[in-house]
Parts: sequence; structure tokens; C-alpha cells
Amino acid sequence: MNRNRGCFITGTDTDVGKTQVAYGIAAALQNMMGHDGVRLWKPVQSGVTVGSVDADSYRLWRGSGIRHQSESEMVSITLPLPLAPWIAARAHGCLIQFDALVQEGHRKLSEDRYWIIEGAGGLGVPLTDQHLIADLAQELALPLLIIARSGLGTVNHTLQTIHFARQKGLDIAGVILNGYQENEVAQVMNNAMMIEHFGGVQVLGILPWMPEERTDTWYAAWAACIGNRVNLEQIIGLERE
Ligand SMILES: Nc1ncnc2c1ncn2[C@@H]1O[C@H](COP(=O)(O)OP(=O)(O)OP(=O)(O)O)[C@@H](O)[C@H]1O
Ligand SMILES: C[C@H](N)[C@@H](CCCCCC(=O)O)NC(=O)O
Ligand SMILES: [Mg+2]
Repeated sequence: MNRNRGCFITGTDTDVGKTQVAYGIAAALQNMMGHDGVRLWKPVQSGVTVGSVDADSYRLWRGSGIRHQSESEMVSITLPLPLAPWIAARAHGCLIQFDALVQEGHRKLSEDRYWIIEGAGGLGVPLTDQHLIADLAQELALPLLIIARSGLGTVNHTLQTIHFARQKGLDIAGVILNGYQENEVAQVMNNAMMIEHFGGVQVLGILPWMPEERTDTWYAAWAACIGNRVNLEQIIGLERE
């Protein structure tokens, strides 16, 4: 049995649904495993403050249902301006210490847990004057889960992300197409087919448009939706029988 230690969730862009999908996968995996084995980490978030309901750290905590970590344990660096982390840090009068972030990641990954790590924006987003999100993913050496929009334009964005990931030597676990509307099903299936054909990757799930509601009922429904529609076994490194 060759289980992965976690996955690194990136996107074809900011705002594609990485956080919503990340907490849904965490909750669905907890349901599937039947025990508390999942942990979440957002190394750097920008444009928010810890404790605000819009912060990724809060949404990851609330949506995953994971209570063995506090919200503040799910994030390392929080920067108030909604900018690429390098510039958000500079505007805040600080620098992101890339090596410290990598060491913290390695420490976390040495624990016997499954870690879901969410980047900021896409792979080409600067963390420092010398490092991109892709460099952090490379140092952490986790398979990449690419979250992409489902509709028109996503094939181009996803193939470019795949190409860049390969250039950086990253392993790709697969792609999730997120947020399709009912009248788009045929188009989304074609998008998945084109991404698999030209990208040489698997589309591991196609998720519907389901606007976030902060109720227990909604979070349970989202986790169930992900449990039914995403190939979780492939993500954690256990092939489906
Ligand atoms: N399947 C979906 N259905 C409806 N709304 C969605 C869906 N996925 C994401 N959203 C909404 O789209 C917005 C952006 O999603 P999210 O914050 O998860 O993106 P992100 O990729 O994590 O962005 P960032 O780069 O800031 O981390 C949020 O308001 C979220 O609730
Ligand atoms: C402000 C955004 N929400 C996001 C940072 C996105 C940077 C995008 C930069 C770019 O691609 O031009 N921050 C975050 O994920 O915490
Ligand atoms: Mg996010």
C-alpha cells in the first residue's frame, strides 16, 4: 500500500474554488477513512485577516469539520492586502522566509497524517523575489491537484498549468473541474476529454455550481457531493479496485 503523505492543491488562477474544493475533499476523506487522519495547511494567505469569515483559514477550518487543528494552526502567514504574497508582504513591511516555510512543511509532512496544502492563486504566483508557488510545491514534493474552472477558457488555462508544472518537475495527481451549471454538462465533458487527451492527466472529478452556505447541512451536502463525484482513492494514492 503506497499512500501519499498529502496533496498540493493549486489552481489555474485565483478564485477558481481551491478552498471550497480543499475543505470538501478533507471532509469527504475523513468520512471515507472513518478516523481523524486529515490535516490542512494554507502556507500563505493574502487579502484577509485571521478570524474573518472570508479568510481561507477560517473556511478550511469551518468547512472541513476538522477540529484537531485550530484555524490559526491551518495557516502560517496572513497578509492583509489582496495581492500576490511577495508584494503583499513587501507592502506590509516584511519578507516571506521561503526556507522557513519549506522547513515547516517538511515538519508537518513527517507527521503520520494526510496533508491537504492549498497554494495561493496559481503555480506562477510569486512568494518572494526568487520563488513562486511552484517552487514551494516542488520542495514539498507532493502530487499536485489542479483545480480549474469548468467552462469556456478552461482547456487553455489547464493545459498551460500542466505544462508549467511539468517544466518544474512536479507530479500531477489530476485535475478537478469546478462549478459547472446544469446547461453546461455536454461542454464540460468535452473540456474534460480535451484536457485528458492533450494534457496526459486524469480528470478526477467534475463538480457542480453549489454556492457556499455556512450551515452544517450545506457543508455535509458539499462533502457528500465530493465523496460521490471525486476519485478520492486516486488522490490519496490508493487505486480504486
Ligand atoms: N462549486 C462552486 N459553486 C459555487 N461557488 C463556488 C464553487 N467553488 C467555489 N465557489 C465560490 O467561488 C469563490 C472563489 O472560491 P475559492 O475562494 O474557493 O477560490 P480559491 O481558488 O481558493 O481562491 P484563492 O486563490 O483566493 O485561494 C468563493 O466565493 C467560493 O465560495
Ligand atoms: C488575493 C488572492 N485571494 C490570493 C492571491 C492571488 C495572487 C494572484 C496573483 C496573480 O496571479 O496575478 N490570496 C490567497 O490565496 O490567499
Ligand atoms: Mg483559497
